[in-house]
Amino acid sequence: MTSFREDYNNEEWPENFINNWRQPDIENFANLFQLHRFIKSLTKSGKYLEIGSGPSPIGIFSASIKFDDITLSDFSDVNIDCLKKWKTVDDLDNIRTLVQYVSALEGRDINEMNENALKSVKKISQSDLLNHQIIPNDDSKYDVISMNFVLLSACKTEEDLMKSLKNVYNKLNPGGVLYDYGAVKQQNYQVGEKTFAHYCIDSDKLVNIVEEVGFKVSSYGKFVMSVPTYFFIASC
Ligand SMILES: C[S@@+](CC[C@H](N)C(=O)[O-])C[C@H]1O[C@@H](n2cnc3c(N)ncnc32)[C@H](O)[C@@H]1O
Repeated sequence: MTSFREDYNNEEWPENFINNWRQPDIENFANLFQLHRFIKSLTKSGKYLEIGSGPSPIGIFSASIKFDDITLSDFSDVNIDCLKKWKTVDDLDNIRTLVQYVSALEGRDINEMNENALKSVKKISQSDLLNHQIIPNDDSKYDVISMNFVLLSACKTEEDLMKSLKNVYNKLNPGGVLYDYGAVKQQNYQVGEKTFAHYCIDSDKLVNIVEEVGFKVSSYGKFVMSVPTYFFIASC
């Protein structure tokens, strides 16, 4: 059976994900390189939210250089526990090679960058893209929201996709920016022995839906790696 939503709460998921998926490979380096470019291009600062951070803070090291008010979030409690462990124990665990890559991109010492990230992350919270508030009981709005390999993992239908994007739109301040990166044309993806659901869509169609929701897409790219991959930057 294909796993979805609650299955991200499986105790073994974080370790399986880091060991089998978030490895120092071309796909992950490409993701971190685009994130670095995105953050460098930003002229705004303010409140930054990452949705679906997963079990590690790898998605926010570049952001933490410009933003000192970052919220990490995820649907799964076991991932939240891993993020809190990083924040309290200061353990980069087995993402060190990926962090080293980001520190080289940013021209920073890895320990200095980690210390900076630890200071910049002000909140770690549960989130659900499919919930209208995204973060339960939190009405605050953000200036930048980023998602890496999350949007299409959280959706099973086009209706879910529209709903998620509308929720993100409403969570941004006017003029706020969304950065989204992921794989396309995939019906599922593998983490260890488990197969997780992934909404199958072409990136051109995805970008059309993003604009239908009300975003203005300012930058859009697609790459062919082991799977077709895209990123877009869009504002409210
Ligand atoms: C492929 S992982 C990506 C993790 C992380 N962004 C990374 O790149 O290392 C997908 C993540 O999305 C989270 N997720 C799934 N459904 C979600 C939802 N409805 N709202 C928020 N996060 C969700 C999962 O718990 C998981 O951590």
